[in-house]
Amino acid sequence: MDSIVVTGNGELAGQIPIAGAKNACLTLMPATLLSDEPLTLTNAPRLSDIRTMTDLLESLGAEVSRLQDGQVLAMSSHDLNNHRADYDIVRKMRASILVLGPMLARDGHAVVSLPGGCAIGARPVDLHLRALEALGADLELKDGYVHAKAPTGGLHGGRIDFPLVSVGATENALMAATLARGTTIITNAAREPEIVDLALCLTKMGARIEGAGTDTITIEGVDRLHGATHPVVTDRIELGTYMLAPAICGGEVELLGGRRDLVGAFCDKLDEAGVEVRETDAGLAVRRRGDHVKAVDVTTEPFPGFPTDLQAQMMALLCTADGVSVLEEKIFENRFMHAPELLRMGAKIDVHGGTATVTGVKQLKGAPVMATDLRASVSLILAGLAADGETTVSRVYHLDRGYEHVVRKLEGVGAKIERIRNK
Ligand SMILES: CC(=O)N[C@H]1[C@@H](OP(=O)(O)OP(=O)(O)OC[C@H]2O[C@@H](n3ccc(=O)[nH]c3=O)[C@H](O)[C@@H]2O)O[C@H](CO)[C@@H](O)[C@@H]1O
Ligand SMILES: C=C(OP(=O)(O)O)C(=O)O
Repeated sequence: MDSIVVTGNGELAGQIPIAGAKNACLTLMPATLLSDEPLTLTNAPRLSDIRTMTDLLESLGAEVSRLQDGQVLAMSSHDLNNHRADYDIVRKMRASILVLGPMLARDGHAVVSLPGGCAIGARPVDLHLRALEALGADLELKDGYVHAKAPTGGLHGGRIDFPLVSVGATENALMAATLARGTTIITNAAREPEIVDLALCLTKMGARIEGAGTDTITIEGVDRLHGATHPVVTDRIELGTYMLAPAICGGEVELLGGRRDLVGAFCDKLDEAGVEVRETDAGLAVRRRGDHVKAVDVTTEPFPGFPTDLQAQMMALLCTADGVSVLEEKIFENRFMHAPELLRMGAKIDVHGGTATVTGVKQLKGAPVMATDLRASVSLILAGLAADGETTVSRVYHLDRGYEHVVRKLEGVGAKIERIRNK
């Protein structure tokens, strides 16, 4: 298994280009299943999760080609010859459940493996299933699979009142409702930029959607959707991650393609901690105001709140802040696995349930550490950039799910970082 070696190398300077969003691309790709005409996505990130979604779509009979060095995905679901998403692929990535709504809406039947739990929490899919039931789907759980059928004549519009905000369930419901007969109203919908991006793409395909980006989305079902070309929105989590690099090391880095509206709550916390974020013609420029950041308290929330997907990286920053910070993780029940690894680097962190108390130290020290999930991995790289000596992060396959060219991007701003390829 490959590892990444990072050596603290002082201040950073330069530019980092930000890719298209993994989490938007993972919901835009299944949208191809809603139409028998081609869907083309530009600005697609080159990540192992996108490969997994490609494998899944191809296993269903869709054609997926990568053009222009993988940045363009041309997809066609003209001949879907299989409506069964197998455990072997679904278990690799939870977003696989997003093929359920589209297949069911278009062809009236689908069998999709349940994804199971993962390192950051149990992550059930009950809300996805309840939403599809509200549109008339008949669902049966058998042998670890969801067996779904639409009534004769297809899904019908309905009212979906989510008891808690779920990004994935909102996406599945939104896609399914585009082809349901009549009106669907989704309340307590997720408001993430990835939902807005999905709605934009579906609208280009002929869907009738109002309210995406607010907590109430209304969809008028149409008979069919057609092809479209759509650019994937900027990855706000990759953006936030690299914004933390100059915050933790000093110097100034410009994030090309960065948009403040994608990371508003995160920018507010950086400002409170003493990190300046400036809008430029090409994106966002970030620099730390003093030699150290100040401690701040952070609570993760659905958008527009502070994202859970930036909590681990923010913790890495706060490990060297002046004072005591309290981080509350409100989205996932087990998302502090980076804390014991940061302790190995000399950090002071106490975790009690969903709360981590971080007492800043003057200097982190390099150490061998292990990545346990995607965002935990990158938090260890950030900590390594600021540490004294060498940090070796093992199990970096987690990182490949969500960060393209991480070594090249960080080297480009002066970091000392190397990938060791183990056979
Ligand atoms: C591919 C993708 O886009 N992943 C993102 C998506 O995950 P994902 O869509 O899986 O996350 P959700 O928003 O659904 O999860 C939010 C909370 O709801 C719970 N829940 C969810 C569905 C359900 O049926 N029942 C239920 O109880 C989850 O366990 C979690 O505690 O949003 C998360 C929250 O911003 C991000 O961390 C992930 O990076
Ligand atoms: C948790 C994440 O992804 P997923 O939902 O695909 O596990 C993430 O992107 O941080």
